[in-house]
Amino acid sequence: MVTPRPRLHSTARACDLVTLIDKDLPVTAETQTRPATQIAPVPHTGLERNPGMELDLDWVRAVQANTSAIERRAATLPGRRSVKKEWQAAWLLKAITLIDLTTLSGDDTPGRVRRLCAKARQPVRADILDALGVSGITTGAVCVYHEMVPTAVEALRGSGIPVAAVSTGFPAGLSPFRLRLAEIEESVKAGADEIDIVISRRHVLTGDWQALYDEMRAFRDACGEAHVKAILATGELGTLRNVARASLVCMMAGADFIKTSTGKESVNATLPVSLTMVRAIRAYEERTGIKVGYKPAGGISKAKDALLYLALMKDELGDRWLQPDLFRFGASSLLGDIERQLEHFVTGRYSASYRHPLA
Ligand SMILES: O=C[C@H](O)COP(=O)(O)O
Repeated sequence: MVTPRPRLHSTARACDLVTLIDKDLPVTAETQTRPATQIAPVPHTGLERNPGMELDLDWVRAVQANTSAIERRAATLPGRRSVKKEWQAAWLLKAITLIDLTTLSGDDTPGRVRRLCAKARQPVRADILDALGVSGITTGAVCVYHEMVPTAVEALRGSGIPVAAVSTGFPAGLSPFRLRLAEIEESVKAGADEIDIVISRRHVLTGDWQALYDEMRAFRDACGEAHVKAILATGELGTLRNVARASLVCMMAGADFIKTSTGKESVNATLPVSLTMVRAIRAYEERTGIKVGYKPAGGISKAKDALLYLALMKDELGDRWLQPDLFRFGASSLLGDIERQLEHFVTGRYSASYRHPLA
């Protein structure tokens, strides 16, 4: 089938787009000095890691969450910012650089993971990128199960794209503790740069903050140089207060990122949960000076949802949290919809989803 070359809208000159990315979204010294069309992710290693701190139980127990106020605020978010046209295209390109492109299926194969990695290297069809005048973008990372780590490492070699492995008995986290530690070590040995651990929900549900802290500490230690994301599985934590306290304890124990969900719970990333977690990140930074990253994950599949999350980060934590070392989307299908929206921006037409395969 012959694909017609997209026509550029008259309002969307490539240089405008890049200016919009740079103006409306943060840039680092590195991206500012680069040719404008070479927008690439900031390496995840630049940031000072969260060393953690002693468990401060008084602080943990003092944390409250006003559920109705948080829900009210979350309900206003969709109406607060309307990003259209060039601005929307620029934000969507930015969103791509923040995706942990994920496959976590029982039927994953090396072939599927290689195709996903090719998509991570070239996340948007070349004809669309050409029309936008943008090149050099990749996703933030590729996220897979342990068995797929060597394939992903090989397929991404030389790209600078990190490999993230879900670990510690993902998604339930109920395998023997020593095996959960060994799983982390194996994934790091296999070349994973980032480890997404799952916490024991029971420690939160029973208020055993010491046990949660000790578990998280041990996971972080097992990660060594690999960055650790703590998956709270917020849909299983019962209350927003539990979400806030669990976020804080994981940060105290040295989590580099806190992440909402595995994608396998019946309720995954939501805006109220996200508000709760990003405010915990803000409180932790105010107290310690340390920036911890945020990863909403599970069920984020539409470009418009991605825009909402970016606006939330900009409003609540500021532009610094719009870089891949501090923000990621955990998503298996979001990229396809973003590419489709970008094609619509360029051509004025929507194409069928099957024309934007991920793997
Ligand atoms: O961590 C990533 C999630 O498992 C992805 O969830 P999703 O398949 O709903 O996008």
